[in-house]
Amino acid sequence: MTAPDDIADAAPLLQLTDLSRRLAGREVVRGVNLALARGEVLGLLGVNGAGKSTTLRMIAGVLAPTSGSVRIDGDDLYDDPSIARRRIGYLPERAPLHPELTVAEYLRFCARLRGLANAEATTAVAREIERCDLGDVRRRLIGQLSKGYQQRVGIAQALLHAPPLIVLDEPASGLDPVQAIRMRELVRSLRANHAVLLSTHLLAEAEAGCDRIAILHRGELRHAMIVQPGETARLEQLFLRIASDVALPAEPHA
Ligand SMILES: Nc1ncnc2c1ncn2[C@@H]1O[C@H](COP(=O)(O)OP(=O)(O)OP(=O)(O)O)[C@@H](O)[C@H]1O
Repeated sequence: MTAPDDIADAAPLLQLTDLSRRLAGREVVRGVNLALARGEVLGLLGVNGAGKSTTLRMIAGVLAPTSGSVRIDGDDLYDDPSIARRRIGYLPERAPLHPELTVAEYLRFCARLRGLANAEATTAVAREIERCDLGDVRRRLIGQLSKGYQQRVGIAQALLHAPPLIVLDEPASGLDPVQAIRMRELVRSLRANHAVLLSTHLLAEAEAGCDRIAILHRGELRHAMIVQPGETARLEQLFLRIASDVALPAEPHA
């Protein structure tokens, strides 16, 4: 079953309609409908292989859907792929970092690649170093940084061109608990100026850091809900039932 989405406001920033993708002869994402509003952090939750990365890659414009559409501010991404570059900041599952560059060199390189002129690039790099708390490591080689700092560099590169939509594939993956908490704070701080869509297979991470959770299983969106404090136990039961393919009771989708 695919969950219709009726929470986002009348003009969502991101609108997925019947989004599907076949890979190696198998439909790994099927008929996903989802909307995301400005100022919202939505967590796409699912077990390994559920289709999270494939969905995010389609939203980021690096993988074309087999059918369905991705609309950003009403414009179809695949009618005009340059929309993706301008309006989306994307942290892939494996961030394309250059270990031999310093943090500042790498961010400047990314800013120039996005088409920012010299002075704009300088301003954007300084802004994101500050926002992502990278000041202490700006002259360090990326290859020598901890995983937590490397993920922050990955987020900083996604923000350089000030896109309205930020797409983060497993931003907390491999982080220790302190780094994970700092990452959550950083993601939540992005809500002031961006909509954020992130994937995770960690339920606690999704619950603590997101306004809304959508559960993906076997390529289908099974449930979307607003996160309420103190609902961990209910959420765990729901997730377990979905992961074991047990039929769900009727419940309004959030
Ligand atoms: N290039 C590909 N060719 C064939 N099958 C693929 C390809 N990429 C992904 N798949 C398959 O598609 C399904 C969904 O993969 P995807 O990476 O989107 O899942 P995921 O939810 O992100 O998983 P994980 O949490 O492990 O990253 C999996 O069964 C995967 O094996």
